[in-house]
Amino acid sequence: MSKGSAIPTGARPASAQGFRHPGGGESALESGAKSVMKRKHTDIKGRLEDTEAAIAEMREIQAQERVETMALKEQLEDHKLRAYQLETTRVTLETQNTQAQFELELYQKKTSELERILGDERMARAVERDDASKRLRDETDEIRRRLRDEMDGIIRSHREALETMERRARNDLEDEKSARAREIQELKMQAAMEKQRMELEMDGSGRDLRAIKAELETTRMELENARNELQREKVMSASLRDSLSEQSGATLTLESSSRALRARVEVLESDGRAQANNYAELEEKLRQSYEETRVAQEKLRAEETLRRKLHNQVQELKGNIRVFCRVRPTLPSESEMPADIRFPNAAHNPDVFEEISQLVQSALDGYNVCIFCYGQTGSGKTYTMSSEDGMIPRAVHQIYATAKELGEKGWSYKMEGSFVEVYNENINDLLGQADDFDKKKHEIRHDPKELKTTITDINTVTLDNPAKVESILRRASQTRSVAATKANERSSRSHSVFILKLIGLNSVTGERSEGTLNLVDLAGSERLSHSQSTGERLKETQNINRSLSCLGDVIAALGNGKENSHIPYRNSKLTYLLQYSLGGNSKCLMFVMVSPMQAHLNETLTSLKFATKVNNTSIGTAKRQAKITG
Ligand SMILES: Nc1ncnc2c1ncn2[C@@H]1O[C@H](COP(=O)(O)OP(=O)(O)OP(=O)(O)O)[C@@H](O)[C@H]1O
Repeated sequence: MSKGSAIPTGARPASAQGFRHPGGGESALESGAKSVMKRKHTDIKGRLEDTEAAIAEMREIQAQERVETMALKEQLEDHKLRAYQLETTRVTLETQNTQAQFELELYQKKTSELERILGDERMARAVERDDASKRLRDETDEIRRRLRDEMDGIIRSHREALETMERRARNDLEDEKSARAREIQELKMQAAMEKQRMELEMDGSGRDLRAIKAELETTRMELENARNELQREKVMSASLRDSLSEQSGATLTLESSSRALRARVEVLESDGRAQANNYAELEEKLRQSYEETRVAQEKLRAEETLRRKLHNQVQELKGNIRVFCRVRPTLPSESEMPADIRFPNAAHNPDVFEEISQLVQSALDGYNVCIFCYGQTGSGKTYTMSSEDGMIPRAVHQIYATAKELGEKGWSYKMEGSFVEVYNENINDLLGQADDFDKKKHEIRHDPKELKTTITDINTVTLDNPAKVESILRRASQTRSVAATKANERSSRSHSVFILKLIGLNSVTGERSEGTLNLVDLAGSERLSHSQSTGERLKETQNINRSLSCLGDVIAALGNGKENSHIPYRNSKLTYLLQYSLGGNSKCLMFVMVSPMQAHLNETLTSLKFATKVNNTSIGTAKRQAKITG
């Protein structure tokens, strides 16, 4: 393809058509000539003066025009500079957009990672805390129970031992006391008897008295020993009491270890509280991440709005109607020589699509877009539009991918496709039944308020997955080939229009956009001689010629640029159908397809002339069909 190799001729400046007075009147030359003519032949001086005056006027006009040309050139330079600046801004914004998207993804990843860690951590801590508290409770209970049992056992055994010892000591003491009392009683009795006897004998012998005293002394000493024994028993009882108090000390130690355990429980509980604080911190971080994500999303949405505006400005600066020329390669079946014209190398469909992808984006942004393929039969129109990797499937796939990306910015899209042909000024539904062709009447209805066009009784397919477009193209081609058996080769004798309606709604901003993408494969443009055709064939020929020249007329009338001037949309079905997709509210691109063959040279020249006519047209600024709903 020769990208942008359309031939711009440019409007022929008024100045080139003869020098005229700015007000319109006759030219300086003409008026000069007339004054010269009025002079007598002999008035050579007068005639010379008139001629010089006319020449001076011409020079003045030329100087004015030079100034105007300079001003126009400066304007052109300004526009170019503005386009370059906008393109730079668009690239910067796209970079920022990508950066913001990347950051958003990063935040989302971080957020989900933090959420996951927090969840895991929470679960692990909860399990750990539960386990620890349960273990601690069990341990404390067990220790308490064991200590209580031990203490009870010790106290019981000590009490028993003490009681036994006391009882034994008391008994021993009692026995001892009564034994000693008995002994003392006996000794007292013996002493009394002895005293009696000694008193009796005292008179007799002083020696016997001393002996009795010594015996008394012995008895008193034995009494003293018994008292000492009693004292020892008391000491023993005291030592028993000491051991009892020792046991109480052990009990106290156990109680203090119980207190230490309780303190550990408290430490664990305060650990739990610290963990709860950590959770709160993590939750705060999570909340901050959410907030950052929300801010990033808002920024992204604002940038998307700006991107739409700038994208449209760039498209407008490129021109709302553009023409590209595509030269198909020589086919293996073609044995003739190719024409002796040097065309650039044939482009492939992906390269061609690159040229229109920006306009597909405009349709998503809410503008009406028309893409035509014009050219003689066999020049590659259907190949460009409907082949497996042609513009229709590529446009639908791009729309899907972009709509998905726009989903992040709050946009959701509904896509509806229909496919019709215009044959002999009749509309046929390519997604309907071939039997209905040329019988069923389909009417075109316009809604001037909403600027919407509908066709009655046609099938519309909701394109809810990108694969559907292939089945639509297959169905249309089958329907056409069934219909073709009844008439001539249908595809070259009719125009086909693939209509894709794109309705977008932004759930966040409430913005709504509605754009239509029309992909038109025109009937073969070869000059058909009326003289050689008769009957049906003649009618077909007339209709094709008329509708193609009508398309050219509509574009030329639009290019006239006069407000409210008549545009002959109604002169053909095709232009009537595309009324709202041509003109001020739309963007238009025309591929002019040409064959490289020598035999097709005349047709190629005719096609290139048509391309020139369209290329010299400029359509007014497009208005986006977008509105805010409640
Ligand atoms: N760029 C290209 N590369 C390879 N083959 C091509 C190319 N363009 C066209 N062809 C081949 O040329 C032949 C004619 O092309 P196509 O049917 O698209 O022409 P057309 O203009 O649509 O004709 P018609 O008006 O009859 O529908 C086809 O076999 C097609 O595969």
